[in-house]
Amino acid sequence: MDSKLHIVQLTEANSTLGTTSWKSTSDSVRRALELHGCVVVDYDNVHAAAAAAVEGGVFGVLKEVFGLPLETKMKHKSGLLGFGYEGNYPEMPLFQCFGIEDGGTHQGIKDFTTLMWPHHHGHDIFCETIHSYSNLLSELHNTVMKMVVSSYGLDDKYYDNLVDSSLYMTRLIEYRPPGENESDIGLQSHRDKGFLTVIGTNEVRGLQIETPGGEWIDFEPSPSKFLVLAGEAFMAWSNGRIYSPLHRVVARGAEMEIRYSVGFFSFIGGILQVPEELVDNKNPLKFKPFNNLEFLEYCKNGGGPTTESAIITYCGI
Ligand SMILES: O=C(O)CCC(=O)C(=O)O
Ligand SMILES: [Fe+2]
Repeated sequence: MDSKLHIVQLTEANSTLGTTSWKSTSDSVRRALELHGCVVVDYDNVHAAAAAAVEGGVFGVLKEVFGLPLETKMKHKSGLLGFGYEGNYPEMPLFQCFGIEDGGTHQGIKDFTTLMWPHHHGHDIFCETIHSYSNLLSELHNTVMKMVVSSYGLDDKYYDNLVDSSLYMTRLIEYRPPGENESDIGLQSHRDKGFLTVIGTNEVRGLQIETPGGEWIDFEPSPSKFLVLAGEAFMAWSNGRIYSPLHRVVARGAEMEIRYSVGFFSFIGGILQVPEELVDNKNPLKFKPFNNLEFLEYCKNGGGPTTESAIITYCGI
């Protein structure tokens, strides 16, 4: 097994539908998601410059929001698993996060900042910085989704339907370094329960992804590199072609700095079913139609195994 994550360079040219390099780029993104369930995207200079411009600011403003008093942070609530404020878990004390619904939109971030900084009617620098970074992640999310649909030879309407029915979450995460005698677990190993996740981080290592063969591989952070991960809903939609990997965050011995990450997550609303083009005699239907948000609720209530694919228990045939 290849012990490196698959890296794809995305440029303006190869990530635009209809260009000569679109097909080969889409195929390599799709292949990486089938083999590893993830792909590292290295954005070209144009995007990297945009990323770098906001990157310096992003992780600075994150420090501010996580530094707010606990009672302020706890005002951010949601009934959905992983949305809302989370932290102070005895089994992973280093971790805290805010899951912001519609965090790719200006309004979503604006509402969040108004809640966190009510006396200042929000926090404009925070709002603009997080919104532009989230936008970058969302653009990348849509490009990858379009590439996979296209690489399977499916009509664009599948992409349009997925995008139109998606519920999006931007998750801001902080991992502080462990104290003496404290566990080094930042985030316990899990598979994402949505469709597709895009993660950007500061330059502190710690994110690891497990290959289907059971080997843990480090994601090497850099301002122009983003990790795209397939969730279990994507695996089911693709009739099991796309893999959804276990991943975790471990505070590594030498890295005693705070690790920040921003994740952009999609969940599909309504009923999700395998496109009929992905089912034939050689590939019989493996998943019943399902509701991604009900699957999330099922996982929240402890349903399904944690290391095996919960989606197989939930709606596998
Ligand atoms: O912080 C990271 O890099 C990973 C976060 C993650 O896996 C998640 O929030 O589901
Ligand atoms: Fe995850």
